[in-house]
Amino acid sequence: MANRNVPIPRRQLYIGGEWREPVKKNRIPIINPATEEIIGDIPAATAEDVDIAVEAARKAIARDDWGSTTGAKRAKYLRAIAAKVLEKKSVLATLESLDSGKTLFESAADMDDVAGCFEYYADLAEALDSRRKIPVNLNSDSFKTYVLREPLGVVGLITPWNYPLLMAIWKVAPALAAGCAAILKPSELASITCLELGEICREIGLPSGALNILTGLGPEAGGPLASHPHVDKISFTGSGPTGSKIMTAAAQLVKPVSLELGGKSPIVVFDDIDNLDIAAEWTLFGIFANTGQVCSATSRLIVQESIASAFLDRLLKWTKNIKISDPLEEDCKLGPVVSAGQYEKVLKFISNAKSEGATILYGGKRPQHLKKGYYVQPTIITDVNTSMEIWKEEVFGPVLCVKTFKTEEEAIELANDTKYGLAAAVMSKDVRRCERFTKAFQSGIIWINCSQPTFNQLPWGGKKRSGFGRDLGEWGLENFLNIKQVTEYTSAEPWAFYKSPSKN
Ligand SMILES: NC(=O)c1ccc[n+]([C@@H]2O[C@H](COP(=O)([O-])OP(=O)(O)OC[C@H]3O[C@@H](n4cnc5c(N)ncnc54)[C@H](O)[C@@H]3O)[C@@H](O)[C@H]2O)c1
Ligand SMILES: C[N+](C)(C)CCCC=O
Ligand code: NA
Repeated sequence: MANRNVPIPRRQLYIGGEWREPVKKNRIPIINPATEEIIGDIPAATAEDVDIAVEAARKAIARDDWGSTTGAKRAKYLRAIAAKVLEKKSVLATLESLDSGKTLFESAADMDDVAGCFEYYADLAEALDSRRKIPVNLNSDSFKTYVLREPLGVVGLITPWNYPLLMAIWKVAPALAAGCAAILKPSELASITCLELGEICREIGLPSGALNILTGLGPEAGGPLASHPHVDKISFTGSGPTGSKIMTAAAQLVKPVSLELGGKSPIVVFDDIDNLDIAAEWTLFGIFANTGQVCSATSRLIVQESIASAFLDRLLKWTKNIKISDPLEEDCKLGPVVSAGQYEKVLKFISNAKSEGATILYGGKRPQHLKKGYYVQPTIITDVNTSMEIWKEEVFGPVLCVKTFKTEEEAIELANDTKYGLAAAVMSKDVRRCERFTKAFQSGIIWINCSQPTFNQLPWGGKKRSGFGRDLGEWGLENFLNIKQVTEYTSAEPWAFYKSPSKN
C-alpha cells in the first residue's frame, strides 16, 4: 500500500501569484471516499474573490512579463511546470487518489498525462510565434492584408472531479500557451491537486496573475465567474444541467462558451471478432476504468445476438477478476465512487433498472468485504429496453447495460438512440463495416476495436447534448485565440467614391 500519510497541504486561494485567504474566510471539508473521513479542507471562494482574481488576470495581460510574451517564452514556463509535475508525481498521485478515490495506478497515469499535455502545448506555443501573423494575398495593388492570432483575454475554466487535475490541464495548458490569463475553478469534490498546481506555478515563477485558482462551490464561485463582465470566455467540462446554466449566464453578455458535457456512449460488438477475450477486456475498460466515472465511458454494450451468450459469459469471468479495494492498495483496479451523493445516485439507477424490469446479471451492490467507503460492485445489467432510464441516462458509475442486435442497421439505430453524442466504439474485423460505423455514429470520438485511448494531438468533444467545442490538439489552442484581420490601403491614389470638393 502506498503511503496514505502524505500530508494534505492547507492552502488558500491562488490569486495574483500569491496564496490569499477567501474574503469570507469559508472552507469546505475534503472527504476521502475510500474511508468517508474528513482529511482536510479547501478554501471556498465567493463573488468577491472572483472580482479580485479577474483584476489580477487583467493586470497580467497588461503587463509585459505576460501580456507581451512570445510563444517561445511561454513554452519555457509550460515545460517547467511539466518537469515539476513529474518531480512531484508520486505525492500528487497519492493526493489525487486520497481525494477522488481513483486507483493509484490511474492517478499516476494521469500525472504523466498532465505533464505530457503541458509539453504538447509548449510545442504549440512555440509554433504559434510563426503563425501569429499570416499574410493573405488578395492579388490587389491597393490593399495589403494579414490575419493575427492573439490571446483571447481573461478566460474562466470550470472543471469536474473525475480527472481532477487532468481535466483542468486540458484547458489550463492551451490557455497559457495562447497567452491568455486564466481563472481555474475546479470541482469542490476534488480540488487538492489543482491547488498544488498553484504551488508549482509559484515555484517555477509563472508571472503573477497568468493563472489563478479559485476553489469553491459551483453556484458561489463558478456562477460569478461565468457571469463576470470582464471574463472573455468560459470553457466548461461537467454535467449537462450545469452546462445549461453556464450557457444561460454567458448568453446575457454574449460571452463565448465551450461545453464538454456527459455521454451514454455505445460499444457495438460483432460476431466476426477473432478473440472474445480482447473484446471483453476493452468492453470492461470502457465502463469500469475510473470506476465508470468517465464522460466517454462506453456504458451501453450492443452485442450481436449470435455471440451474446458466449460474450457475456466471458465478460463475467473478467469482471469477477477485478480487484476492488482501497485505491492505494497494490493492483487495485476499482476504487470507490467520488462521494456519498454519487454513491446514492449510482445505487438508485440500479434499483430503478430493477423496478423497470431489467436483470442485474452481476454486481449491483456494495462489495461485501468493504464496510466503509463509497464502493459499488462492477455491475452488468441485461433485459434492458430502450425506454428504460438505465438505457437513456448517464450513470457516471461502474454500470454497464446490455442489448443485443441481429443486423448492422439495428446496431446503428441502437447506437444512435441517445440524446448524447460524445463517443462510440465498434469491435469488428471487417474494415468496411468499421468505416460504415465511423460515418453513421453521431458522435465526436470514434474508437475502432478499442475504447477510451486518448491522445493530446486529437480533438476531444461531442455533439448533441454532449456539448460543443473541442479540447486538446490544435483545436484546444484555437479555443483561446482571437482571430483579427488587418486590412491596409497601400495605394497612393484617392479612393474616389465621393466627388472631390477640390474638383468643384
Ligand atoms: N465531455 C467531457 O470531456 C467530460 C469530462 C469529464 C466529465 N464530464 C461530465 O461531467 C459530469 C461530472 O462532473 P461534475 O459532477 O463535476 O459536474 P458538475 O456539472 O456538477 O460540476 C462541474 C463544475 O461546475 C461547477 N458548477 C456547478 N454548478 C455551477 C454553477 N451554477 N455555475 C458555475 N459552475 C458550477 C462545479 O463546482 C464544478 O467545478 C458528468 O456529466 C460527466 O460526463 C464531461
Ligand atoms: C479517456 N480519458 C483519458 C480517460 C479521459 C476522459 C475524460 C473525460 O472524462
Ligand atoms: Na474528495
